[in-house]
Amino acid sequence: LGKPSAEKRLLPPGPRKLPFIGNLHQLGALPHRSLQHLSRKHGPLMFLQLGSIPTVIVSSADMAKEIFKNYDSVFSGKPLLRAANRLGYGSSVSFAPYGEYWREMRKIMMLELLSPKRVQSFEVVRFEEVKLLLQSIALSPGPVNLSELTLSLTNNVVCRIAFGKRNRGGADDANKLEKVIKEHVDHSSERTGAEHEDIVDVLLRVQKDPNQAIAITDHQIKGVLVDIFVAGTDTASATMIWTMSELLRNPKTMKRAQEEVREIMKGKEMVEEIDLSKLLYLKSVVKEALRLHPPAPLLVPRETTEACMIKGFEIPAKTRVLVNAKSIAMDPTSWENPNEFLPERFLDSPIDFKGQHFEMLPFGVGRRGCPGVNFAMPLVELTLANLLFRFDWELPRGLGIEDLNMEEAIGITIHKKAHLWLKATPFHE
Ligand code: HEM
Repeated sequence: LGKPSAEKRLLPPGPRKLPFIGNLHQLGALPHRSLQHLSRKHGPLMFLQLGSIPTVIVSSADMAKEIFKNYDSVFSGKPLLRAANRLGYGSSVSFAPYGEYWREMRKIMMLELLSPKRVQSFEVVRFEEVKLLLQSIALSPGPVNLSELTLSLTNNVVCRIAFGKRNRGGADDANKLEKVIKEHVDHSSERTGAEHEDIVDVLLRVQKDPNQAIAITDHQIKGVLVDIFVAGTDTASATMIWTMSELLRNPKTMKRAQEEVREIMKGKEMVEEIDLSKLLYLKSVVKEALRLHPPAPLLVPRETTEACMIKGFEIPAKTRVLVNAKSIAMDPTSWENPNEFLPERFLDSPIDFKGQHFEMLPFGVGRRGCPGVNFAMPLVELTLANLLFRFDWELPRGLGIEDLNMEEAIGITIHKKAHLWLKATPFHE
């Protein structure tokens, strides 16, 4: 722990010596539970010397508001993380330093890849893939591994949207990515009109556009594809699994969510995206699951781009910053009964998860906040609505809800440690 000096340098109150609690170079090993405990003890802005890395932990809605309302750009830098750099071909948007490349790529993401129009154009992909999921559950002779099924659903959806085809083994293999790009170049004349474009088509079109501020290389295209896979598949399936797990632990909530969807969808075969706006209770259920189980509980690490003063404390340039979204969302000063799963709290509340309400930041905040929120949520909600509409769910082999293991696995995305196996009974009106 840095010693507080007379001129109020970094983050004084708290113990003088803290144990080394984690190595942030190991991206997957962020001990957010330990941090939650420490934040509770030492306040909303805590300084830790993690190995050689001076790190600030932000753990309250007020502190997050102060920082991201007034110093968003200062807190929008990214540390150079070797693992992330290698995974994203040195061209990942999530880990790009705050500068020209990030700005231009983010603009392309927002305007071309993840725009409302583009997301809408993939509605049929989401519908077809959810339908296949429901069929495979209905045909399964025994309990289903919902963790695996939802992960393969999100993989298939992202593969079809990105490459135009179902799962080809993800985006973790450089040769496969190169092959996909080459196939798209070779067959580009066969595709006509923006409505047939997948993400690779769009990136290749943007690459050729002389009006773009930067010339995108093939390497950078691969980096963006990896970003979309890494950021978009795990997180969405983790959200589905945490939501289903909480519903199983809370049978009254499960019943209310099922009654809502079954009442509204009476006589229909499947929930469609157009129906989602009517499922207000389900939306509250998903919000509550994101509050209690943000898939990225420490968001993605940031780094200050220059020195600044936050509430009287000087934070030097190049300080690592972790926003403890999990602690913030479970802070008793912002939330009543913060540990309980109570979707009703959102029914009459304006609080949303898009980064405007600092009490809850599962998609992050500010200019580095998640650009994929409107891409992820229709799939998450459509899947959950159909699972609840079409099946009754229980733990297999006579297990009771007290047997449901809610332990978290360690990783940059927090999954449930034990896969969620469930017995599904088709619902007939
Ligand atoms: C439930 C699903 C998702 C969750 C919970 C989630 C969460 C997050 C979080 C917490 C961050 C860091 C934000 C910050 O530091 O303030 C982030 C960044 C990012 N997310 Fe997501 N995400 C999800 C889905 C997606 C999807 C579907 C995509 C793309 C298709 C995506 C693309 C990205 C990108 C590119 C960044 C980096 C943005 C930047 O640095 O400018 N995410 N996401």
